[in-house]
Amino acid sequence: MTQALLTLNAGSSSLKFSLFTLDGDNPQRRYTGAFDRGGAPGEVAITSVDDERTVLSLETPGELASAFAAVLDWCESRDDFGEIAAVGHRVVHGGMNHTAPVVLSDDVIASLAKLGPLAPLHQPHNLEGVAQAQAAFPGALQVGCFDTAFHRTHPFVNDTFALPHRFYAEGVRRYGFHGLSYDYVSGALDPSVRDGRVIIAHLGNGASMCALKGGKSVGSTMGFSALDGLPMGTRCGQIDPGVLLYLMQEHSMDADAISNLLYKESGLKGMSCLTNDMRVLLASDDPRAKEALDYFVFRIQREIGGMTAVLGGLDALVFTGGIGENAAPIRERVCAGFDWLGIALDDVANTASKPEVSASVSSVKVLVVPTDEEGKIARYTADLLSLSA
Ligand SMILES: Nc1ncnc2c1ncn2[C@@H]1O[C@H](COP(=O)(O)OP(=O)(O)O)[C@@H](O)[C@H]1O
Ligand SMILES: CC(=O)OP(=O)(O)O
Ligand SMILES: [Mg+2]
Repeated sequence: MTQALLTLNAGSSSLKFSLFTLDGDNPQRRYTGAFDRGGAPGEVAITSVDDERTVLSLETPGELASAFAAVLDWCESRDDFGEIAAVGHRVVHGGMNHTAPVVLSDDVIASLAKLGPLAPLHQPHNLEGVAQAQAAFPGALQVGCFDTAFHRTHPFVNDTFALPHRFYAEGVRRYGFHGLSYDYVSGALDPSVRDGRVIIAHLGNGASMCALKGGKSVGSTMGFSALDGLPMGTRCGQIDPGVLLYLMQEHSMDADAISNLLYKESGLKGMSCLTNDMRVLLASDDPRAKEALDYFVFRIQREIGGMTAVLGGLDALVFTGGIGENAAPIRERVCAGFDWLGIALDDVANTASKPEVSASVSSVKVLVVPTDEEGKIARYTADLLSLSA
């Protein structure tokens, strides 16, 4: 029987997985599944390429560890695909040294665990997935694919903070994240677009933007951690470090309390006092929901302005991620601020979330590209599997 390959992508609020069979070196997708803590916290929903649906119940609703266990049990129970030869994991933080996917040896895993405090909403979950997959499939190759790797082409000025040099040497740098998404989306662009000056906005529960020149990342709104840049579902995005000093001095908040505030209680949820779900915020007439959306759009526009300056102009603006792909009103509001740059949307195409949403007169192409981090992970994992054979 053909071999199979599993990909696990644990984000801040969800687990997405895909199951592929290997046709030679080529992964063919057979199943996709998702657990969404905010949507249906007690289940993993699975869909086959033939549109058969299965729902798995979690032993502990809301817990990613339980979602991993349900997915791995389901894989073990199936007899319609061959042995799992490899598991490809999204690992959010690869630190200074990982510029490409790697086989996850015990030493590599131990070094990645040390990066946990830099991505507390992701790295521990990612490594939990690795541990469970090793236990379930001890003979399978475990591969780590990093969000940070795509950004290692940043020039120094986009990689550094203005701190004493010793901190840069120690690794206090702007790493950038969502790299698997940028890698996939930039690869899906027509070469005539990809070779130009491009901004990709990955707007999901976590949100960031990437400036690309000739298909390479030259800047990212996320930095040392996945907190910086745009406001997100529950994360604050850019903040004056003076606010952190104030919270410590005036509110006696320690590192754990500040971390909880900035990662889990801020962003769209904190500002709206309502939810981090964009669908609910767009439908709400609550003034705080409106303020949260105003701020979200404003920060995206500021970053587009800054990145356009760094790129020396703009040829294409690409939206991806759950919000970028689906929320037409957000795309419309973002683009409305850029008449001066020659951006013009085609309203009908935008409302329908077509692949190209700019009008023919627009001097900047505006595109919607659904991301596929799992497809990218599968490709890299299959490559390392064939090298190891
Ligand atoms: N049809 C839609 N309209 C507006 N927002 C949407 C729609 N579908 C999903 N979203 C938003 O996408 C976000 C989740 O994005 P996603 O990329 O799946 O998240 P994650 O960062 O967990 O991978 C949520 O804010 C959700 O409300
Ligand atoms: C890095 C990050 O924020 O990822 P996600 O959007 O999947 O939470
Ligand atoms: Mg995601």
